[in-house]
Amino acid sequence: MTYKQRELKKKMRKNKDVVKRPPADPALLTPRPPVVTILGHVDHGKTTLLDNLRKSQVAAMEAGGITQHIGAFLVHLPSGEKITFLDTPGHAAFTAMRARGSRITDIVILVVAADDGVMEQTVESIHHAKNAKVPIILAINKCDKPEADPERVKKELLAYDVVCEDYGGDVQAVNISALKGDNLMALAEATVALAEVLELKADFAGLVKGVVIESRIDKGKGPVTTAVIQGGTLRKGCFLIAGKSWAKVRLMYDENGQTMAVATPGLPVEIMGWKEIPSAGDEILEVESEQIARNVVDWRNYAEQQEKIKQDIEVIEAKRKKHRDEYEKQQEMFDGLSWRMRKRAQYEAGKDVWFLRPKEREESDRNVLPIIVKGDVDGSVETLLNILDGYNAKDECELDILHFGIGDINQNDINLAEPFKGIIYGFCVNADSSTQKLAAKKGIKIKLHNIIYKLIEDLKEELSRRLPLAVHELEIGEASVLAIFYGTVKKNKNVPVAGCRVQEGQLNRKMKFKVIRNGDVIWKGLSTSLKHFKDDVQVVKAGMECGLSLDQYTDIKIGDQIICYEEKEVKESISWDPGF
Ligand SMILES: Nc1nc2c(ncn2[C@@H]2O[C@H](COP(=O)(O)OP(=O)(O)OP(=O)(O)O)[C@@H](O)[C@H]2O)c(=O)[nH]1
Repeated sequence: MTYKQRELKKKMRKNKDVVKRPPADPALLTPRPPVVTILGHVDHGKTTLLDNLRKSQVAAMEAGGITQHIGAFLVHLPSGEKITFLDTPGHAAFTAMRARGSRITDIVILVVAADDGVMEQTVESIHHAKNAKVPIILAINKCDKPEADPERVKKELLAYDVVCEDYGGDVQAVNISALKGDNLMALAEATVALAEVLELKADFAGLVKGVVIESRIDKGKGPVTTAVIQGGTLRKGCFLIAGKSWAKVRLMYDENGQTMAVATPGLPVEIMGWKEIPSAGDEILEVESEQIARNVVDWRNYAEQQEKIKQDIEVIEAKRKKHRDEYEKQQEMFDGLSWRMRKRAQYEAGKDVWFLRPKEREESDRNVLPIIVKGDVDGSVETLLNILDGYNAKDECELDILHFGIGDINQNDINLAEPFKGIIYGFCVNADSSTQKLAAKKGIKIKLHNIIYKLIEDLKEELSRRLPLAVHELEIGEASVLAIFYGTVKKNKNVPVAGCRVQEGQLNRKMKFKVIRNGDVIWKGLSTSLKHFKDDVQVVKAGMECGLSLDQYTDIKIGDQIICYEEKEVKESISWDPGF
């Protein structure tokens, strides 16, 4: 390990994430209900099937309760068995969960309409199930229709390696009518039978483990999630972690809005008590105390930020490399040319960023931006300094790095910056309140950033701010000289007065003027008088004639063009392009 790596390691925070428990002793496992997802082609009856299964429960309970959609619900069979159905819209939820590595579904019920047969999304559903290694039960739906042909469905499925029992395979097929509710109990029994074969078991003791199925903000309850418990027994008061949120479980509900005292593996449960809403697919883990929960969330936020910084640095490094490669390629092209030719070629290539804009400046108005750079780790300071190494606009404003280092910004940094009126840049570091106060008192700017390119943007802005304002000429009128005559202007006798016609815009006495002859500007300055006939006027508009005399300029000739213009000061931007 290099010195740098050792230093970096020292500065990394200790990992405080939850450590997952090892799998429990198989002897301690207890059977649990299966978790089922219904998949199938559009309009083949998934929603109708789920609705009917759910309704069967309300009737069975005779509770008259309103079943709400919470993302999952439980079906109780007369035999006492239970099945958990996920009812978040099929494929999307299934793939989202899988993408996040949560394997929650034990069994897929594949719905195929008997009057339509195997369709595109039927095949897609088969692939999803097979990829996830989840066994299938076939529900041949719409069997109430006269044109229903369940045998055709089974035959078509052979082509996709879904072999029903009648054909010598192990896929159970049940003919149903989701609409009429026919044979739904047989479907449920087939599910329970498969669950028995799969020997679905879990450890009911120990810390809770589960998966977020859905989450939402409820007006009354705040952030709530529907979860399926996979291990342990959830009780009020448990501390849970999911994603970057934690909860002290306040209340638990089932899909009928009834409070639950405990939730055991395989059961869906709505959990109240989250500080923020976790995302669907997030793994839920129980921890022993609120302090541990807070530490874990804190750590996960920190780890995520570190990962973002790492990615940022990678992106920036890649962009800088590309930039440099392009520059080197361009330089190769210019090899063998004299500097004049090279400069010209560079101008033509429009790449004015790699050489300095010639700007003549007095030594006295040397532009300098003194800075101090502080970063959280060696790597980030090094990256920043590498970028600053490429600073190539020092003719416009010099960049003076007074000091750089690792760690929070402190009073020493302020004291160091003060005599230079420097700016202190911090990357992923802080400045405590006394440092901030001292900086404010001494008029030193502290700039804290967590994203490198934002810090560089900020620096570019500060550099640009130090550039003198550029003067832009805004043309407001144009006139041509038709005659020259002589008169008295402001007590001076025999002053040449240009008799002009205004062709465009207007001439304004208070603005500036320039004289153009044969395409060249031969004079610039102010006017001493502007007359329309005998009257002194402020403005003469297009189409009108006027007499104009210019301050200290006597060489005006017929045919000259007069331009009246306004000078505007505009802010300039530094020409440095760090390459990202
Ligand atoms: N005759 C008959 N019609 C059914 C049956 N099951 C569903 N339908 C009808 O088929 C249509 C589509 O049913 P849905 O349950 O919405 O189908 P789905 O698969 O959920 O459709 P998507 O949500 O669009 O993917 C509806 O008009 C249902 O009434 C059935 O068993 N028999």
